[in-house]
Amino acid sequence: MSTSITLTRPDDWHLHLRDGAMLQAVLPETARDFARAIIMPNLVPPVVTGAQAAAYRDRILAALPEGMAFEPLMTLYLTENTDPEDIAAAHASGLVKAVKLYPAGATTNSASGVRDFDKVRGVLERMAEIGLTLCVHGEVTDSDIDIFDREAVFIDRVLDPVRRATPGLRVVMEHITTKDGVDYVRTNDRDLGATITTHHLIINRNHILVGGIKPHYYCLPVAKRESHRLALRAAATSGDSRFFLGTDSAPHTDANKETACGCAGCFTATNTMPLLAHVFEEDGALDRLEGFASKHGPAFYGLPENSDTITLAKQDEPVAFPDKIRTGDGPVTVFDPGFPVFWKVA
Ligand SMILES: NC(=O)N[C@@H](CC(=O)O)C(=O)O
Ligand SMILES: [Zn+2]
Ligand SMILES: [Zn+2]
Repeated sequence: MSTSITLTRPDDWHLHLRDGAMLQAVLPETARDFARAIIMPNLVPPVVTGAQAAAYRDRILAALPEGMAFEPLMTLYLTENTDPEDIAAAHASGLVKAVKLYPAGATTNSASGVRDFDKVRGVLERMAEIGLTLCVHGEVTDSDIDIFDREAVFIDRVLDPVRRATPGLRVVMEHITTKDGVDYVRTNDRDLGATITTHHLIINRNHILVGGIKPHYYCLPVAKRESHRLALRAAATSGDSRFFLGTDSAPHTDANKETACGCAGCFTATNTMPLLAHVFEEDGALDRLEGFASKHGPAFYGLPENSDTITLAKQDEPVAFPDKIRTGDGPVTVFDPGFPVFWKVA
């Protein structure tokens, strides 16, 4: 028996492409299946100004193999010194589609992020005026807050107050990992959406910790207990247009993952669409995959849907995905869902 589904070509609304040799190696993994992606600005140093975003965009396009099409949707990294006028100009020129808020110290390369939210009030107000989206890494960083509670506490202490103080600000809660995140999005009908990653639909915290520590399942926000994973599954497969795909595919070399202090990030660019077909089929929602991966994101960002399609075909035998991709910086392990997958992109 063989089944296949054809979807509007998907986009990835949260992606790390890095730079240099890593960019060169990981870009084709995304461009093969996806037309566009929101490109995260957490390089070293971060992409803070419009000029830096334009230069990064050029490096991405230069790394794209001949014959592949891909449109990077650029973002700026919000700092306490960000100039509202630079952001407005980068948005007006069409270069920048979002601004990314990292609480200082929350995740990979977030040291230049925001400590004092009052210092970015002017920028956020300007963004609300011009309709520029704020993408948020939603975790508090206080050492007294348990890492598994950091998303829920962020919603109460930071996100909700910021949104109330800045009416009209469009916000995407990036890579939500909790039922609290799902519920917060559902209680707000305008100006708020959330991305959900592929891996958070598949793993819970047991996958990271039971039977030996699995560094390739460690990412931030860290996967939570099973009830939260089920809430994410329900949201992603519900057809609710406030939830859309942001893989957060975040390559780190094996040397940087498999070490005493391993980097956070799962690399899912290579097999995301087959994994999502598996997940949506399992939940009886294959007909809703197109909304999640190809339609809700463009609608939120006010961009057209892609005009071409991809086809996912179910095979009789499990599909063998590469377990690693080679990069100039060393191997990067591809996310292993831990179960056989029968779908592949035709
Ligand atoms: N998600 C991760 O675990 N890591 C991301 C940063 C981020 O998205 O928070 C990275 O850049 O490696
Ligand atoms: Zn993040
Ligand atoms: Zn990310």
